[in-house]
Amino acid sequence: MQPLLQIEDVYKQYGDKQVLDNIDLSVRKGEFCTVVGPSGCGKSTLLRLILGQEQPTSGKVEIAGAPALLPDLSRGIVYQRYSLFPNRTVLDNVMLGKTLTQGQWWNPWYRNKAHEEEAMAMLAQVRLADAARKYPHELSGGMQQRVAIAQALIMKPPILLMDEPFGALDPDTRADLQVHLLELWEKEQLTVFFVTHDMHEACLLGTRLLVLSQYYSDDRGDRHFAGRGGKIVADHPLPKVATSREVMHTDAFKELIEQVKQEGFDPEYLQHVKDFNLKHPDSFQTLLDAEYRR
Ligand SMILES: Nc1ncnc2c1ncn2[C@@H]1O[C@H](COP(=O)(O)OP(=O)(O)OP(=O)(O)O)[C@@H](O)[C@H]1O
Repeated sequence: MQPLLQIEDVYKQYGDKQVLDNIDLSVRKGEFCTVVGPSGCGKSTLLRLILGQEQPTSGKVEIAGAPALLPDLSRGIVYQRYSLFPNRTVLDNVMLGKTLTQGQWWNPWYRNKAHEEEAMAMLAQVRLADAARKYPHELSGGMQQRVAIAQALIMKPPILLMDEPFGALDPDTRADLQVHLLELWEKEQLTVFFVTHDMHEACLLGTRLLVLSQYYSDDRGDRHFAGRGGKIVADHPLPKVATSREVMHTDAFKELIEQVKQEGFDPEYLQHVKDFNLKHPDSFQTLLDAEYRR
């Protein structure tokens, strides 16, 4: 089966600064990829490349075999906040993507019964049917994020990108939305690419945990990581047994978090590029000669 997302030999530089360094990734339909890594390792940059908002300096990013040249309906995105229009009702916000594809974005009176029904069904999915006529400022942060998820999902994107979507929420709301997202993922068979700073969240939600880091060694230069771009230093398949948070209390879960902290976040623990912890069956690496040698 062709991968839904294929990233090969991707480098990204801003001026002199190398941000991503030879990223290889193959993602199949239905995977829930979570991405963690130290600040500045390039998580959001990688997300923007997948979205097609930016292009790699070299290498390729493909969605179902086609280059990701621009954002389009094959990817939906949910940000940490600010994705809702304050002057539109919740219902209108959820319908917005449909309205835009009809070229009616300029028309506040535009109504399409079928879209409205779809949006109401989507709001019911995120348990917000009662809030359809409210405006974003009348909702809590958690409710606003559920509207943002509904807004993205109504377009049925083959890939849902999420950039720290629960980062601004209080712990209880966050826990509630984590379980809710897992339920939606299971029910709608979503393919998700989820960036987070929270390792517990990453290990809980993902079927696959990617650790992106600038802390590694290779044979370019002197084993110092300073100035290096982020690489996928670990790729863990994760078992998904239930849509609940019970798993977080197991020893295996706690051990995984300790392992990820070491392999991705500890500058003293420099894995060699050849020894990256790439356990996922779809993981692969295209190493340059200088990176390959030991
Ligand atoms: N448009 C840009 N122009 C120049 N440098 C950029 C640009 N976007 C990102 N960078 C730099 O690239 C590096 C990676 O940024 P990015 O936001 O992708 O990292 P991140 O892993 O998401 O960080 P954080 O965890 O802090 O959100 C940073 O050093 C950042 O300053």
